[in-house]
Amino acid sequence: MGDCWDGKGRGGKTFEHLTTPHQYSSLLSSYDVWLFDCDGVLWSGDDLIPGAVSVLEKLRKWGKEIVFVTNNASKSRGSYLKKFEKLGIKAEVDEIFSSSYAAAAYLKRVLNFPSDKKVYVIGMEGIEEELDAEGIAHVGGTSPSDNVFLPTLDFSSLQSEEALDPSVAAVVCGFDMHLSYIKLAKAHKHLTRPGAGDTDSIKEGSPSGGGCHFILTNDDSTFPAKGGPWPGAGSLSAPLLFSTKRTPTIIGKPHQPMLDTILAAKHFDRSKAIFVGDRLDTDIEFAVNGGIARLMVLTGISTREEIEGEDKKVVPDFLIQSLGDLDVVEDEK
Ligand SMILES: O=C(O)[C@H](O)[C@H](O)COP(=O)(O)O
Ligand SMILES: [Mg+2]
Repeated sequence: MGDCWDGKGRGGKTFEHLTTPHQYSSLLSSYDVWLFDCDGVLWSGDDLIPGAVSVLEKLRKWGKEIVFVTNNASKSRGSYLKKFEKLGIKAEVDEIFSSSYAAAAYLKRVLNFPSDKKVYVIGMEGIEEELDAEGIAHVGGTSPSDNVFLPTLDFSSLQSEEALDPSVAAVVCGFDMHLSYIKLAKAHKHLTRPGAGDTDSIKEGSPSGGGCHFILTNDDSTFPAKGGPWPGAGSLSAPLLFSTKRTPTIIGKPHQPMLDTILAAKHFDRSKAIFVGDRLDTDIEFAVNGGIARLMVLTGISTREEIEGEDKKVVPDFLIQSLGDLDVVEDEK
């Protein structure tokens, strides 16, 4: 792509660091479908990345297809739509793919989760609302009884059948700012009860207290928000992986279920698509796995040093400092 500086990662993988309006313009005209990560690309917490809204508006004006793909499970797609509106970003609900939505879709359409079973949630409203939308019953999450602190070394409240609802046949773990011992203890019990690993046995009418799926919405180690990075969903679910010794199904980027959810709804030519992300081990790896071009920005988690580091698995095709840099490109002639 002309006068670019080729980043030479020591891993032998190369990327193009774009820095001029000509390079930006060439990039913008090269792809018809633009998939955007959210945290660290469009915003940091509730603070918009400067120029991001204008770039999105230009892409829409130029007839590009826009898709939003976030590992953040704290909100449902409907709540995300409200956030987009509040931040002045035009969006439609069917353009938004959150890991909360993808996890509920996976339970419903891939696992055929039985209507007489429940999900134990470690997470917030986003997961609960998406489970509701799929008609899947759930306990835990934001329920008051699970958002208390247990008296020290007092496990008595965890002994009753009500406390450890045997109709639970899946634990879904996502970003939860109210993570507590009681939630970890209940999830641990569901995931380690006799027969919990026999998930093939989970069917409509099957006995309660048997198989129990283990699902993570995503496994990001850190969360990009003001003053961060902060511990992310992957760091919050780590205690369960350690205590249960079980291997979860992970939904979000870079994992296949998120890609399958998007491709089931959006039928685009992947050769004309580009993913814009801030994180090598989720966004960029996701795009590589999906056969999609990848543009990395430096306004979120991953750094320039990380791209050039020895142990990176993937590198982007293109690197820019911020999505807002593309705003210098005027309307296509
Ligand atoms: O910890 C998390 O859940 C993630 O850091 C957060 O959700 C990242 O969201 P994304 O960058 O995929 O929008
Ligand atoms: Mg991000």
